Amino acid sequence: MPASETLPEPAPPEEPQLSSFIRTIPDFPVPGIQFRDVTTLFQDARAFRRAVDGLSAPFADRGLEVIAAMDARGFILGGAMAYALGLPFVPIRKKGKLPGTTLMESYTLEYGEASVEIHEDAFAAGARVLLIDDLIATGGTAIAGVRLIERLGGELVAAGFVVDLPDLGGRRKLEAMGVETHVLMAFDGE
Ligand SMILES: O=P(O)(O)OC[C@H]1O[C@H](OP(=O)(O)OP(=O)(O)O)[C@H](O)[C@@H]1O
Ligand SMILES: Nc1ncnc2[nH]cnc12
Repeated sequence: MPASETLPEPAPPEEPQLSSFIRTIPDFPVPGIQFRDVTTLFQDARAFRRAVDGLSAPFADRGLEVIAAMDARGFILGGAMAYALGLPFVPIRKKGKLPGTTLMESYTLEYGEASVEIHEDAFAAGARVLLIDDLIATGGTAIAGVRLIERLGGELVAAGFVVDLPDLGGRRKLEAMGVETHVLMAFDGE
């Protein structure tokens, strides 16, 4: 072989399925719940990057102006996406945490009730907003987020989640409301 010729790059090792990074914990936080834990995905740098890139990919040319995300695990993904896409980040926080004037929505979820808030000046009316959370189950949390964005006059472009639990029907509810919904993986059996 001439000195200038180089050997082909070895094929990169196959990446494991992203879903293999999600840990399932039975009976948390209450008996009967199969808790799908995304922290084990965040702990792996490549899996975390794949999740952030996978959630961002459909929106390259969609004219997004704001990333809004749900307290608390949605912040980890939404913050990374806002940084990567060069967009402002808006937190939708659990009640009582935001210091400014807020709008509030209350909802029920698989294991309790909660209220979330957004700053009333989080973005200008008409802003094109993407809503992000780690997981959609009953949809209560995401629908509360959608309502807050709409009450502020935002134009909701879509909602994105790493995990969908289809048996709990949240994604169907969001789509029935006309919300374009993206998920990276689904787990049956909830
Ligand atoms: O579709 P739903 O039935 O509303 O459930 C989904 C929500 O539940 C989890 O958050 P949780 O309320 O446990 O709060 P945390 O992120 O503060 O732990 C999850 O991170 C979603 O936000
Ligand atoms: N089963 C579940 N696992 C993780 N987060 C959740 N949020 C609501 N239900 C959940």
